Amino acid sequence: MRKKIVAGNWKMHKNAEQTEELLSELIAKIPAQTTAQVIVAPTFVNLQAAVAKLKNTTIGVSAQNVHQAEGGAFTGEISADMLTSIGVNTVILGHSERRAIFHESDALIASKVDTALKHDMTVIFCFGEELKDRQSGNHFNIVENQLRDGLFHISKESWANVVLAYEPVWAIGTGETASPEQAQEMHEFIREVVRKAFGADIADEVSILYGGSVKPDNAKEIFGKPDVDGGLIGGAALKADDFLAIVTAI
Ligand SMILES: O=C(CO)COP(=O)(O)O
Repeated sequence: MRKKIVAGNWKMHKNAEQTEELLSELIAKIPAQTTAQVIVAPTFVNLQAAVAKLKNTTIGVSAQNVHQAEGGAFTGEISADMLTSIGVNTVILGHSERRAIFHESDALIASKVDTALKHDMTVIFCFGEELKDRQSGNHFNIVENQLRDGLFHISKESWANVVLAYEPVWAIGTGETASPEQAQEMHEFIREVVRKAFGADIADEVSILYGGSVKPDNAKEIFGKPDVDGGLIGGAALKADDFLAIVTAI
């Protein structure tokens, strides 16, 4: 049975005090049992506090990025060893903001994937087409290429540590979400691409999250689709009530 997952990508939001407040509210209000595995990804400087605060809860912690090198003269960067040494064993890679704003190529993302997996981290691998790709009918090609070029070099065994997150760029932070039918169509396609390359066992087991303007009022419909295994949530993850409404919509 593949896992249901709802992850909150906090991006560059929440200082130390605000992180503490949001985590306290999540801990206080999260149901004792949730169908979904719940993960939050605060910014680097607040990860250690988040790990400490969420110890003995069901909420996991993810980083939003990692550097591909083991260490060295890379001013401003964070290594996989640094993350795992503070108890962070999950990382978001390939996010469209990293691709577009920080010019991360498929090749760079592929090497970050390798480093994270080498350190036994779980990778939440993000990908998705831009509006122009969808308008030109090229969205399936783009998505397949991002998967092949950024991820498909990994071994079969590594898939146990991979979660896919389809995030159409045109739906991120825009308030415009893919329709549940568009999400399902793409998720089904993604699973087929994985099946062709790695076999049915892996394709059936891998969780495929949808991201892009998921809100309390549209989560249930999107999560109701058979190939949508949860969500990667941006803006709505910054308020405990909204995030938990999404968590319980699964
Ligand atoms: O980028 C996202 C999650 O990684 C989605 O962001 P929004 O939910 O704000 O559209």
